[in-house]
Order: sequence, then structure tokens, then C-alpha cells
Amino acid sequence: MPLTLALVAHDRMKPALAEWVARHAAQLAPHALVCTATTGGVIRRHAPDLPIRLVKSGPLGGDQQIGGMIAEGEIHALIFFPDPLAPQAHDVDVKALLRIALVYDIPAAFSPATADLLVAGGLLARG
Ligand SMILES: O=C(CO)COP(=O)(O)O
Repeated sequence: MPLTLALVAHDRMKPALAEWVARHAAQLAPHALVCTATTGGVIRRHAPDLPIRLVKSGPLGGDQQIGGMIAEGEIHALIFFPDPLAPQAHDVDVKALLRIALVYDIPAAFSPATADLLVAGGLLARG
């Protein structure tokens, strides 16, 4: 059964997420993707064939929207590359998104290395 994955990255990590998506595009193709607005725009430029649903930009409530979808059982995995070296105006929303992913124990990766391990572990093989 196809999964719904949330893909989110802070600005300086967007190239790393776009590169990760491009590298796994074939395996991502059967699944539904949800992105915060700016992240989704960057990913669309790198992988135009992947259908991506956009929510609001993170600082404008997008992280909360994705958190709400996790709480509703609508998101099966979270790939989120936060910037570990830059303060975020919406830091409370970022923490809330991390927390809710833990509360619902969905597969979640917060770095390219861990996201690769999720794929190697078969996360996307279910499509
Ligand atoms: O801020 C974000 C995650 O905290 C992501 O939002 P954007 O994809 O709109 O940059």
C-alpha cells in the first residue's frame, strides 16, 4: 500500500533534501508526498515528475499542519532536515513537529544519513 511521506527542510538543508529525493525518486514515485511550501517548490524543480501536495510554509504554520496530519494518522513517515546551525523564528513549531512524530512513533529521519537508512531498511519498498 502506498505511504504518505512528509518531506521538510530548512533553507540551508533544502539542497540536501532535494538531492536525497532525486537519488530515491524511483522508490518515492509510488508514494504520496506532502511538503511545506518552500521545500516542495525546491523538490519540484529537482524531481518534476513526483506529485507533491503542498501545505503552508513552515514559519506560516506548515510544520503545524504536518503535525496535525501525523496526529490524524495521515502521514506514515517524516523526512525532516532541520538546520542545526541556524536559529528559526518558528522554533516552537519545529520542536512540536519533532515531538508529535515521536508521540505517534512514525519512522522519522532528521539527517540524510538516517533517511538513507530508512530506505535501506525497506521503508519505501511497500509501494
Ligand atoms: O520551516 C520549515 C520547517 O520548519 C520548512 O518550511 P519551508 O519548506 O516553507 O521552508
